[in-house]
Amino acid sequence: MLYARGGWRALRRCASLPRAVRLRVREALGAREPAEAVRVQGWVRSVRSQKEVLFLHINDGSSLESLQVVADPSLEKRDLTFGSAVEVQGKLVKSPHKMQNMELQAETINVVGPCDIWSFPLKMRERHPLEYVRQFPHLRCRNNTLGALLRIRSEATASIHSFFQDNGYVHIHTPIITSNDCEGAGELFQIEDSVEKSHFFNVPAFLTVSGQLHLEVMAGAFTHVFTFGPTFRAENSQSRRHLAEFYMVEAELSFTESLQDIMQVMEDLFKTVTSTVLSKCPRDVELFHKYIAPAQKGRLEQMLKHKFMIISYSEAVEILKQAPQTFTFKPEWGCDLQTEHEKYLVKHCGDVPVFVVNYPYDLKPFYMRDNEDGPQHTVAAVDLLVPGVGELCGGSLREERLPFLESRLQRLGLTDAYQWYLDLRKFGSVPHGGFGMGFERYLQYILGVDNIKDVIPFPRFSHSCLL
Ligand SMILES: NC(=O)C[C@H](N)C(=O)O
Repeated sequence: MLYARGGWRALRRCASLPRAVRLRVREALGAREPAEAVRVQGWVRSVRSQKEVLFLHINDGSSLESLQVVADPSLEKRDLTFGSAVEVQGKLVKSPHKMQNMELQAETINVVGPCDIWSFPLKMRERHPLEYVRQFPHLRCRNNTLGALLRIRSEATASIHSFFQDNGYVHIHTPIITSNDCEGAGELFQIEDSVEKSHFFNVPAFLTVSGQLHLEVMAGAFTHVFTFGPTFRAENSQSRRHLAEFYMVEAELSFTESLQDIMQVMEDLFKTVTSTVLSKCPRDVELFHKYIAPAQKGRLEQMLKHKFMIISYSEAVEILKQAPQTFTFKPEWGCDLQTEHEKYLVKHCGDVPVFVVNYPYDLKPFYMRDNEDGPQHTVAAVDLLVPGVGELCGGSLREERLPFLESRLQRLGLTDAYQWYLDLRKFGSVPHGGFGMGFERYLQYILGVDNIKDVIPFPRFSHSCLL
């Protein structure tokens, strides 16, 4: 028997076979010319057996489209089913079908790993709802929608890194384990070690809520820095916008005196990454805009052409007060904007991204720069609100003036904990600022995905840590 047990490794070692060129599905589909002796590996997305011909579609994650394989029915075998892993060798030829360029005429089909279709939770040619596949975090990546999402996520990640590197930023690996609560909101996961059964070997340590303070350290040497990694918030929320572990893109810029500069970087980052995703993953994005969020179709392209709007927090409160609808939380100057408020503001502004600037001093964390205005005392903070999601980015100018920072920390009883942070203001302090963008919320917005749990490979949220 030509294809012995042992799968494709054994197959490779078999000297009697002609050397076939291994192609990814994406390469095979995009090939310009027919080719003899081609080898493609992947998972079967569909099998259809006719009297004269056997049709397979195989997918290896390299593209949304699967490669059509045509074979003689004699090549059919019992374990060649939907979901099985296969290696097909044969000729790559022009396809007679309009829908695809190339197809593979199989000479041999080897089932590398069979799949028990009766217990396999995914079914052939079914468009499973996102809520259904969420139950199977170990298998849902084999589903078209999650496959498309994860390719988009990968492109967006690469594009974020390129954006910053191309603009002269230094990438910093900020720590996951930290002793600070940057946001001061107390939403921390405390670390315990299993050796001393104490906190982190008897010192307080937490999972990071933000890399900002570490980036500020680095901005004091490298001028422009960024980080992009996991952050953690112990929010006991099951909402469609919150995760206990999420990825955040953060940047910090030294020698920056205006919030406008920070907003410009946020907007440039957003637009650059979005146009890259649209041009590099058109079919994957189309899937979302066709089946998941039809209203989103064409909207992103429109949004990319226009400058984001800017309103102040005080204007926002006035808009809310004059709204014809009633809110569960009555809008008042000095109160945080609630999700319902953010939604209304975005709608009011024409369903486009909106920057809200200059928030009340008492609402915001210690590090934000005092605007020294009055009587409504504000800080130089900005949030970017987007349709369907609400707050996507948050940023601010940081308080670089030692006396201001000292008195604020003192009032909050944080002087001892932040001696090192005060040092940064003593040794070559410069005006600076930065921002953070929630990566999952970004994906939710551009793809129109309702639930944040469907835009991350392995969601962690309150009372759930599958796998
Ligand atoms: N780097 C940032 O400005 C993000 C901010 N610290 C936040 O967590 O929202």
